[in-house]
Amino acid sequence: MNVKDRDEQGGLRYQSGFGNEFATEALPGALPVGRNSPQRAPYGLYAEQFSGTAFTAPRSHNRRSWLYRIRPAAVHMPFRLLDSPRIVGDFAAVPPTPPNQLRWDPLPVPEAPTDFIDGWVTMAGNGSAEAMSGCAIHMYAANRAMDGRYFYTADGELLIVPQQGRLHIATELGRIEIAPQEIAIVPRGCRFSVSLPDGTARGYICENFGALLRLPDLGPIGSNGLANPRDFETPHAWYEDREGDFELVAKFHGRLWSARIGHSPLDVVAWHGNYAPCKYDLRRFNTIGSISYDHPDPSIFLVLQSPSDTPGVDTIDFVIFPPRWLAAEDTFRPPWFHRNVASEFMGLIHGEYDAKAEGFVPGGASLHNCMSGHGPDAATFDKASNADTSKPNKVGDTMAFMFETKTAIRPTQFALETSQLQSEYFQCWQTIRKHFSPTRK
Ligand SMILES: O=C(O)Cc1cc(O)ccc1O
Ligand SMILES: [Fe+2]
Repeated sequence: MNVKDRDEQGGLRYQSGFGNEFATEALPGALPVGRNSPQRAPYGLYAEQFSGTAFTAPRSHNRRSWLYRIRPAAVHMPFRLLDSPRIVGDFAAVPPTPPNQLRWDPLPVPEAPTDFIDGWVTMAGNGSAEAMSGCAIHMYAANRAMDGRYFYTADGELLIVPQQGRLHIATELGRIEIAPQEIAIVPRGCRFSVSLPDGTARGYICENFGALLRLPDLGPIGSNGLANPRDFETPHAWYEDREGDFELVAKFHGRLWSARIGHSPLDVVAWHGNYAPCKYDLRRFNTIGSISYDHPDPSIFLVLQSPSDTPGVDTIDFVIFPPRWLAAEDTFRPPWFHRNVASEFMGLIHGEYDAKAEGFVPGGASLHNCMSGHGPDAATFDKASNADTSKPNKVGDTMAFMFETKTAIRPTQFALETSQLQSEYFQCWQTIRKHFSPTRK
């Protein structure tokens, strides 16, 4: 229910801005005025604080919201462990693997009834949920709505990247709908339920165990550019007053836990604060590039970062490779050959990626770990070395992304054993020819 979370056409309406102080109520006057915790909240609601950062975090990074709800979040039966072999939360316990370049075909959409949560599988990650450092990289493939089932993760903040099919995410703080080429951020702890307007859905999730994702500083770029704050959209308050025999699934310590709950936990009638879910359309990214020479470092494509304690070094960078014009002259225009201290998990949402002529397909994924050599495949190298660079060309139909991390990424047993793993990936560089001749310049 909400007086204003839908427009006349029935589409969802949102509040604009990244990490703003929002205030929203689904019933007029449901938000207390002048205090957070009045002796009795309006409409008989319970006041509850929902914190995403330490109470003492600097004001500029402090994130919390005040929720006014039908019942407090504490009201549910005890949690019991669920069997969840596809989920991994402690990557120190995942055996190290050779530094091979790895690539996967898309995961098939399941045939057995599978909701959004059942459809998660952890592909890779680093750090641990318990240490609140690092991330888990999951992929999901689902074919039915979460029916009477609600979920939250205490382990991290979710960055959800759909590749196929829309997701309708009904959260405690309001409803969000995302389609491929859009993303959603669901805060650590936020309860939600997902339905699938297109019947099936598939995509990627980065579960950020560490510092909350934020927009990067822009330095010499100036006060605008990359992902602009106003394009992030946060839902209006919306609630359901629903009773029944429901399930609350929690992710905690890398495991799933199940509790019975006699009502919908999506019962927040009003809220205010700056700790809330949001969505962003990747096509709104203002892409910056070279208009003279050389392919710049991929940091120009940074959408969101989870900073570490070392200034300038991020635990996670979320980077995209959107459509753009390439204009650099006398330049090898695609990504160069490289090795980095950072580790790179990539996915392709749409179209083709400019460093790979074939094999990296929408819904697929790749992993290039710390200092593992990679770059354009042989066909891309030949084409780009002979292209006319006196004119700009457009990389048109594409949307790739990268979860780039400070520490090495460990692929899970599932990722290494699935038939989707391309055992011949290394071959894409084996036909790279020797061109060197000491007598030819
Ligand atoms: O490896 C990749 O394809 C990702 C990437 C892209 C780019 O433009 C520069 C560096 C980089 O790691
Ligand atoms: Fe790379």
